[in-house]
Amino acid sequence: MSEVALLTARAEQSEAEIRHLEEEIKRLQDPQRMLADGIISPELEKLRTENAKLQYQINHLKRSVATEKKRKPENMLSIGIIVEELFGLAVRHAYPDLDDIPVMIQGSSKFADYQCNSALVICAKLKAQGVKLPPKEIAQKIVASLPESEYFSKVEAAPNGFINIDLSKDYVSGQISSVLQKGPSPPNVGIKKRVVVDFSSPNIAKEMHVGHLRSTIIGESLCRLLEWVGHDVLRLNHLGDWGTQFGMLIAHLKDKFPNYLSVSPPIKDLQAFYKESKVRFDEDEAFKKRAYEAVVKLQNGDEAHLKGWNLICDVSRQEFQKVYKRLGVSITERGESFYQPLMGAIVKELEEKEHLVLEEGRKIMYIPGAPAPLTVVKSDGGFTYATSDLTAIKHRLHVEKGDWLLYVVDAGQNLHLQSIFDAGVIAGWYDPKQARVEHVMFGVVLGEDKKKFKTRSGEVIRLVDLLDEGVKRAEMKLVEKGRDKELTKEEMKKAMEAVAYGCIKYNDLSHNRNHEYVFSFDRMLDDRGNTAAYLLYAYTRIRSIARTAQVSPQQLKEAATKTKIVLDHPKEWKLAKCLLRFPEIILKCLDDLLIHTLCDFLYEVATTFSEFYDSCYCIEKDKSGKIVKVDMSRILLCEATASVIGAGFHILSITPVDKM
Ligand SMILES: NC(=[NH2+])NCCC[C@H](N)C(=O)O
Repeated sequence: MSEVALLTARAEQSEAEIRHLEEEIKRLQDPQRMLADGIISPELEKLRTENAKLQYQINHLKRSVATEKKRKPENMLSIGIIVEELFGLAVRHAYPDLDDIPVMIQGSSKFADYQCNSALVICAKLKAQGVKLPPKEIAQKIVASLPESEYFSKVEAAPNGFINIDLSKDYVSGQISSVLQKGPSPPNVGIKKRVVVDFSSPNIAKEMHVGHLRSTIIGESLCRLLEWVGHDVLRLNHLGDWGTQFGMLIAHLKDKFPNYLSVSPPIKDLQAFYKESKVRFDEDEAFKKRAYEAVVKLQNGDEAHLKGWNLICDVSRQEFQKVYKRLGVSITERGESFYQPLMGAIVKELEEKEHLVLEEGRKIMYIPGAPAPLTVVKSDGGFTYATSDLTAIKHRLHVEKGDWLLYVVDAGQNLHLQSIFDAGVIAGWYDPKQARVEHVMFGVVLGEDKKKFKTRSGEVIRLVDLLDEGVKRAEMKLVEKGRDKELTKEEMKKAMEAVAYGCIKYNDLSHNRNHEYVFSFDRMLDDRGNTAAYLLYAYTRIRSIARTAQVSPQQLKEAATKTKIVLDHPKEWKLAKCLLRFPEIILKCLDDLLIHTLCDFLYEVATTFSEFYDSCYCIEKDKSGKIVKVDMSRILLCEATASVIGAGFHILSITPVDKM
C-alpha cells in the first residue's frame, strides 16, 4: 500500500468514526426519542455531558483528519508522532468518557521498539471513580481500538499493562528506500511562516567578539533549519551602527584625516582608532565638545558627517564580511540606523496611546513585572537602544509581516528584550497567541581557565584570529595523521578549513545554548567523542564505502529503486530505526530551538553506524584483497546514513569533504 493510500485510509477511518459519533449525538439530541425512551431530567443532564464529550472527540478527530490530509507525500513521516497519534485515537476510542488521558509513548525498551503506558493512567483514573479493572484488560481494550495500519508488526498488551509495539520491517525498509530515492525530506510543519531572525548583530568600530560568534553560529543554523522545513526566513543583522560614540569617531576622523571627503582614510585597525578617540574624548574637553557637535550634525543629516559615518561603518563591514564569508553565513544588514527615521512616529504613537510618562526629563515606558522601565527618549531628546528595538519590533511585525520573530542574543539582554516584547503587546502591535516572538538566548563562552574568554593580556579575542588559529590547529592534526602526504594541496586546504570551521561551529551548537561553555581547541578537534572532527571522519568514511566496493553513483541510484533493504541483522535494524528518527528530531528542534539535540542525534547515528559496520560485512574480499561479494542492501544502508548525516551537516552549516 502506498503512503498516500495509507494516509487516505486512515483519514477515511477517522471520518467514518466522526459520522458514527455525529449520528449518536443526533440520536441523543432528539427530544421525541428521549420522551419515548422515558428519559427524565437528571439523566438528561448526564446525556448532555456525554454529548459535550462526544462533540469534543469529534472536533479532535476532525483536526487529526485535517492534519493527515495536509501531509504531503514527500514529507518524511515521523514515526514517533505516528505512534502517538494512533495510540491517541485508540485511547480516546476505547475510553471516550475519560478526559485528558495522556498518551504516554516511550522509545525503545528491552522488549519493544515503542511502549505505550496509558493503560496505567487510565487504571488509576477509573479506580478513583470506583471502577476496578486490571491494567492488562485496559491495555487490551486500547489495542483492540487501534486503527488498522501498516506501521507495526506487533502490538501486544503485557501482563503489567504496558503495550509493547514493534515496528514493521517492511515499513521501515520502505522508508529507508524512500530516503535513498528522495533524500531525507523535511517533516510536515503545517502552515508556512514568515520568520524574522535577528542574529550576529555586532557593533561598528568595536571588535566582533565570541558572543557575536555564538549568535552568528546559532542564528545561521536556526535559519537553515527553518528554511529547510519550508519557512520563509528573513535574516537580519541588527548592527550597532548608530549612537553617540560616532560623534567622537567622526571628530577624530576629521583631525586625523582632514581630507577624508576626497581621499579614503586608510584605517586598518578600527579598534585602535576607537580607543584613540575614546582616550581623547575622556581627557580633552575641547575634543569632547567637538564630538558632541559632530553627533548633532550627524543626526541632522549633515552630508560630510554622514560620509564620515559611512566610511567608518565600511571599515567594520569589510571586517565582518570576512568572518561571514569564512563561516558561510548569509545575512542582510539592517542596523539600528535603519530605524532612525521611523523612531519619531513610534514615540508619537506610544505617547498618543498614553504609554509614556515623563520622569526627570526622560520619556519612559513602564512594563508591568519588569524591574526597570524602558527609556524611550533621553532627557537631551536622543533615542536609545530601546527606542530602536521598539521601532524594529513593529517594523518586523507590520512591514516585514513576520509571524515569528527570533532574537539570537546573549542571555544578558533577556530583561531588555522581554521588556521590548511586552511593550509590543501593550502597544497592540501583536497578539502573543498569534505571533511567536522569542529571545533565543545563549550563555557566555569561557576560556579554559573557566573565566571569561579573553587573550592573555585580557583583551577581547578577535574573531579572525580565532578562525586563523583554528585552521592552523586543524592543519597540525591532519599533518599528524600524515594526510598531507596523501592529499593534494587543494584537498588539504579544503579539509583544513572544513575541519576548523566545522569544529568551531559544532562545538558551539552541540552545547545546550542556555549554558555557558568552555572554548577548547584541543577538545573540539579531538576526533573521538561528540565532535565535528569525529563526524566529518565518519561521514567521509561512509561515503567512501561504495567507492571501495566499486559501485558507481549510477549503480547506486538504480539499486535504490530496485534493491529491497534487508533489516534482519539486529545492527541493521537498529541503524535503520535510528535514521528514521530524523524528522522527529527536526520537529523537536523547531519547537524548543535547541540545536544540540540535532548534534546529539547525528553523533548517535554515527556511533550506531559504527556498530553496524563492525558487525555487518558490506564487502567481502578474498585473501588477495579482491572483492568477491558486495552486499547491495548494506551499501544502500550506508548511503542512507550518509544522506541523513549530510542533511544534518547542512543545517549545522558544516561542510563535508570527500577526502580527509
Ligand atoms: N535587536 C537586538 N537588540 N539585537 C541584538 C543586538 C546586539 C547588540 N548590537 C550587541 O552587540 O550587544
